[in-house]
Amino acid sequence: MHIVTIEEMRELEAQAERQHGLTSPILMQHAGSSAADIFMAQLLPHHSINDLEVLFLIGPGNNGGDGMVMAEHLVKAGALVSYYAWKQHKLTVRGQDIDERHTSEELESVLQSADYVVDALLGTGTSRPLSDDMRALLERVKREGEQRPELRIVAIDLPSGVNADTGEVDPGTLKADMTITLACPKLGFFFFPAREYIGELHVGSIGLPTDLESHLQTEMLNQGFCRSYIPHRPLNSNKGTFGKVMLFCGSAAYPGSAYLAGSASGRVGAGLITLAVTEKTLPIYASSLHEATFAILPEGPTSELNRGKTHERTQALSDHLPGYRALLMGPGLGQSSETRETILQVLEYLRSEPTEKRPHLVIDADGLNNLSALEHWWTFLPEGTIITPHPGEMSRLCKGQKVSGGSIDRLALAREKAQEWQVTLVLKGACTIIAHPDGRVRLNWKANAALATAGTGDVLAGVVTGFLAQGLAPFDAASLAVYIHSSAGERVSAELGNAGLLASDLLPHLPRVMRDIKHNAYRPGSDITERYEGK
Ligand SMILES: NC(=O)C1=CN([C@@H]2O[C@H](COP(=O)(O)OP(=O)(O)OC[C@H]3O[C@@H](n4cnc5c(N)ncnc54)[C@H](OP(=O)(O)O)[C@@H]3O)[C@@H](O)[C@H]2O)[C@@H](O)CC1
Ligand SMILES: [K+]
Repeated sequence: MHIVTIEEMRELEAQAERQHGLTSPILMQHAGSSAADIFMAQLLPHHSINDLEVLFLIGPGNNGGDGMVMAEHLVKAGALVSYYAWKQHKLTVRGQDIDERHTSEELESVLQSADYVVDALLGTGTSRPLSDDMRALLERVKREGEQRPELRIVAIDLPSGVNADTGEVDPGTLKADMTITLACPKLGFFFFPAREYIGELHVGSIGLPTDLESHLQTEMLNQGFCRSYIPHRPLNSNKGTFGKVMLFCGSAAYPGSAYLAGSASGRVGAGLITLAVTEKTLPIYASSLHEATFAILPEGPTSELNRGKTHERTQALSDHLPGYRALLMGPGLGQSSETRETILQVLEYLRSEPTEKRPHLVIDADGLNNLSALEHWWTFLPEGTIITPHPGEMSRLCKGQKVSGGSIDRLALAREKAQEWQVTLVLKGACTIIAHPDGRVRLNWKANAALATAGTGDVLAGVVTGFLAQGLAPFDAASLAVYIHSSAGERVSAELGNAGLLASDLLPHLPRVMRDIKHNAYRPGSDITERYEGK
């Protein structure tokens, strides 16, 4: 599903009219009807539409128009609908216009008995900060919601006051429990602070022919996408069918990362996991990851005098690599000069091999930290490399440039750097960004504070590597991995809440999420990520 800026949305609407005769009123009929359908589909089973009290806040533009169409549909379905036209200060309660002199007290009374308030004040046409009286109206609804937590807020297209391009939010904006956005999710939703105001995200249809969207470069990860990329498992298969993964990760001080990454690769279906270890670290892994095989490397050099040992290590590792489809390098390796030397030698080996004969490469964590110490580090990478930095690692890769945790700046940065460095870039964070070297970008809607804990990055790196081993192209392997990983996180949080998750908790959920997505049985906790195209 594509994600749009305000300008792109306007262009889509203009094209719909030019090429297909879909005028604004026609689109609005679709929008309001689709929003009503989604709203009714989401009512809890004990909430019948009959006698449900819904107050619509109607703005002066097309967003208000969408609200009016939606309201008509709810009236027909049996809801008790009132609407307040903000600009005209006009209140209509269940079909009756209220005398201007009684508007305030009647509005107060309608609000106090409402089950739902629908925010159809402003959409993508917001051109200035919210006016004081609009803020006062929204503030009143907010206070009512604080007193009556059962009151639900539904935003049409976006919560009024959210900047759909940047994710900035007006101080008067009301947090929605559910946003029914129209045609396409808006770019600003994926960044903070807006992300916190959207609630459950649903995407309604305005009847645009999908071919109009084909030029758009930003996509949202969703189930439909993932279903089409989950590797097929033919009956007539063996472990070679699903690819071999080599992990050059972990050290005596950081053994957990190789365990987590290796297990994750296996849990998403890779055929064989091999850990590159030394005699010293072998016992740690042999006792924790029984299914893995091992490539035993010589210990690294202990001083400048026996530096030649680095070459021996690299040689031992590269001797093992033929036949492996994916290599993960970095997590837990540490940052000694010897490790850096080995990493560079492995990169040199990979660059010297024809693409079809060498494993695809994922670099994470200390792999990136070691590289970032070098000038023009990206020139050492083989073609098709995936890198998976968190904001701190990204900042080091960009030579200290500040990388924000969740603001819109990080999108432009990810896009620019994936092109400059010619890598598939997974910039982790709440709403992870996956950028292709050709300028395309995919964004993950799922943001989960429970995943902000040690080791979850190792699991993600292992999942990416596991999908690469199964033959997915780098951009698709990375995208699928981000979605599956965050969905597993969503499942764990459904049970544990948003704190206390351990990275290893994710592992058994990875195959379950894949199974359910494949069979269309996965129910995300916080959104319906397919566009609703009507019944
Ligand atoms: N076009 C289409 O075909 C389709 C559009 N669709 C729907 O329309 C929405 C976009 O519609 P839109 O462009 O009419 O803008 P919208 O957000 O309703 O508001 C504009 C009005 O608000 C006013 N205003 C602005 N800022 C203000 C402020 N701070 N405080 C107070 N007032 C403010 C502004 O006034 P002005 O700046 O002109 O003085 C103008 O009167 C979009 O989000 C979607 O819901 C879809 O259903 C599909 C078809
Ligand atoms: K709105």
